[in-house]
Amino acid sequence: MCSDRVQLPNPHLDRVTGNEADYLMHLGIHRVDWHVFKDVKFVCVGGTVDRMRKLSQHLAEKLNIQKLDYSFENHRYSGFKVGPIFCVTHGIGTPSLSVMLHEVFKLLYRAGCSDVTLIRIGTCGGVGVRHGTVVVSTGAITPGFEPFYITSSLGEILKLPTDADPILYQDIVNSKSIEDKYDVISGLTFCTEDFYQGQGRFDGSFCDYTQEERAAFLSKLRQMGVVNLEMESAGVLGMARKVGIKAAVVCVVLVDRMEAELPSPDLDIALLQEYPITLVSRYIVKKLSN
Ligand SMILES: O=P(O)(O)O[C@H]1O[C@H](CO)[C@@H](O)[C@H]1O
Ligand SMILES: O=c1cc[nH]c(=O)[nH]1
Repeated sequence: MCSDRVQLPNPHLDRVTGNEADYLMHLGIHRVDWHVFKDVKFVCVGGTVDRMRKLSQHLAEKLNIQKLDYSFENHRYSGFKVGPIFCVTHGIGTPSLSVMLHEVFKLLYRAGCSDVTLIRIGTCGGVGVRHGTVVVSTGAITPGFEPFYITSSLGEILKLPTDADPILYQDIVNSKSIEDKYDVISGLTFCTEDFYQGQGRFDGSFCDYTQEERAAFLSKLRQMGVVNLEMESAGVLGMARKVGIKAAVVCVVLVDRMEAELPSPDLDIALLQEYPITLVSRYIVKKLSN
């Protein structure tokens, strides 16, 4: 057996039988289709179906692939497989992400995949970082200001470390071309469970802090080396690390949170979302051609 074949740290998995073993409930993928995924080398995830569809189309063009191997759009998640790349949506936040990732990791394991890399391609708020900048995370910090993905097991808090693979994130940063119209930086990401109070916004349905407290929060993040805010990085990095898969998080900044709450209405958000798509696709195409 290949040494980096996907192995899962769950001693119970191989004795599970019946529907639990045969059906990936939220992806809607049955055992008969698992073999289609055996060549997967990259799993790319992101919040929206539109972004994941565009990514798969961009990769198909770059790899000269005429047709998707597999796709689904169900009431929970959507996925598109193009050659050795599987692009899947995760919705908003780590609870939604984690359900999808458990099932994708099981799919990779059941299909017998090896050498798999997971990359989140997302949007984020900047902390002193301008809109349009692409941020490659060096790790994730969560509420409590610690570098852990905080989840639970049997009602107890479970903390999974969230540092990113340094070779992987540096390789992605180095994939920038001089023709790109955007900057690429690396730094820590603050991953929240909420878009409003969790990220220090004043425009949620309730708010318990003053302007001074909010400013102190953002400067504290900045002093810790945090350059952006989003809602899934810790889950991506923590869960991937737990199952021994390399992972990276690459997000484009929509708004500098030191300056505003929401992106400017005249900003072309669709265009900005193409930036991490082109950067990560270039990295993937290069890796696949090695
Ligand atoms: O654009 P996506 O990938 O969804 O990422 C960001 O956008 C959502 C909030 O608007 C959160 O999911 C956050 O992490
Ligand atoms: O400010 C932002 C922008 C996108 N996603 C977030 O989570 N926060």
